Amino acid sequence: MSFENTTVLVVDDEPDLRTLYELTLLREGYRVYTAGSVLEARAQLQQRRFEILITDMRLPDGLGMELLQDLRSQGRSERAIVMTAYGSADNAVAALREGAFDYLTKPVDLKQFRQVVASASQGLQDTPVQGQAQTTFQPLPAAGAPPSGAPGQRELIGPSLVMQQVRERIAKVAGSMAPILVRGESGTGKELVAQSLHRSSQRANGPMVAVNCGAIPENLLEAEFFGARKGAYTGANQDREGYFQAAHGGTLFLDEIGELPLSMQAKLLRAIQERKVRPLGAQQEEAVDVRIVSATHRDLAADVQAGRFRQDLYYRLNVIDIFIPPLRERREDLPALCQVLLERIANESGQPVPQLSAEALQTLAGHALPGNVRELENLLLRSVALSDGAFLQVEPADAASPVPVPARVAERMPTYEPGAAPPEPKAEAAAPSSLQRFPPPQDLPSDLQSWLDAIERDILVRALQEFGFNRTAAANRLGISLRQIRYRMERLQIHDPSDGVQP
Ligand SMILES: Nc1ncnc2c1ncn2[C@@H]1O[C@H](COP(=O)(O)OP(=O)(O)OP(=O)(O)O)[C@@H](O)[C@H]1O
Repeated sequence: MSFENTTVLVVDDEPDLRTLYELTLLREGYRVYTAGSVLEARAQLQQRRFEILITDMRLPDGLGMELLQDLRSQGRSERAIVMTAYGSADNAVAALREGAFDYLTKPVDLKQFRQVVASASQGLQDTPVQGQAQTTFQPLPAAGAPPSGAPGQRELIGPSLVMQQVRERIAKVAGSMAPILVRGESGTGKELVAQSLHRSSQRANGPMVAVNCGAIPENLLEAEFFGARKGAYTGANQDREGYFQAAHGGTLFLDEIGELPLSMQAKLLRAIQERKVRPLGAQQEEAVDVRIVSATHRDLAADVQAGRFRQDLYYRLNVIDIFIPPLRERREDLPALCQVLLERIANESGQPVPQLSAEALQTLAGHALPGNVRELENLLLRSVALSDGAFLQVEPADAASPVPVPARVAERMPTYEPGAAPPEPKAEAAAPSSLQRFPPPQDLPSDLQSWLDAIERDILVRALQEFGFNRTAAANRLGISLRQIRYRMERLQIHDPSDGVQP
């Protein structure tokens, strides 16, 4: 890699150290400028732009942090690396929060120094820069990456304000090394956020390793995370690398971080602080360069209070926080999400994209969907699989407990009340309630049988769900015989969930 065009300003008040950093960088090919104080650094910054600013935290006339604040307030694009005293975790975290690209602890290890500066100089032209929030989110595709829509390249969909803010935050923080904690209920898209962060960072061409911390047996955790030497334990027939080594140069996504046992939390903290890991059975530590993104559906702050999660690790992982609200609090995202998920399903099965009727969308909007986008995805998948062609029907698992639609969402939806009991038919009109749920289409249906089947299926499923799939009770409620309901269920492919097949 050539660093010829990368200009670096090194700020340190100790002449010997300044020279050491300068020589190290010159040998790598950078163009290096130096300053010994905040004042001198400001003068240099006024004269020209740099690609990278490396500053000591304590300077004779102030703090390196002030330079970071200058960069931020002036909207400058220099990537800042701060050198902090060993053990001052607070300073490192504060610097990252202030927008520093990365930090180094003193005494500075020169190998790590070169690595961190090289990492800061990667992709300088393409990536979002610190302190400059992008208003639109455009993930940068990795070289040789699969086309958009492929599993590795899924985008975070949702026009709601909160999702716009999530995308803006990703664009703003992706370019730094600051650890990020993604919070949200299960299925809200935390892994997707981690993927977007990785793709939008200058590490996009490096690996992204996703680990579910809750799925690894406790006795294997250390070897899985840090690797193991041949013979380190029974069955270790060869050297094997851990997640940290596999993610070197890229992003390590630690999902369900709250599930890590306390003993492993201590080891993880050390690896993050030292940027070194020691494989099981090895004498030497290995330097690793990974960006940590973690995720949890738990209230980690409460876990810290309860002594289940180490405060120092929480502090380290949670330098930047991204929260994804549950789907029920952003139902305006439903139409766009349904569209994208149906396109995905259609792509995978090679079928044309199925359409969701306004009524079906309303039904979805009226239910809590506690499993969030993953539940929506499964629901649509099932609907497509069971659809008999005319139009898609959806039956959320919580159909018996619809939730009210918030006013702001209801305003944008047709007036049909989702999940509500159909209005009582007026005596003179004697219209069957199903027709209020499925109002006759404006145009005559092109396939009457399918249209009627869909109505019948909807009524049967609702009746069955109301009585916990007790066929006799549902048949009684609908005024038909047990034999008739069995026949209709078979014809319309309605299955009792306790038989293992969802309706
Ligand atoms: N905003 C979104 N746009 C498009 N797809 C989404 C969105 N949010 C979630 N998904 C999809 O929903 C599914 C679940 O998302 P993901 O695995 O990222 O959730 P999660 O919060 O990490 O879940 P868990 O906590 O259970 O691991 C995935 O298929 C993902 O692609």
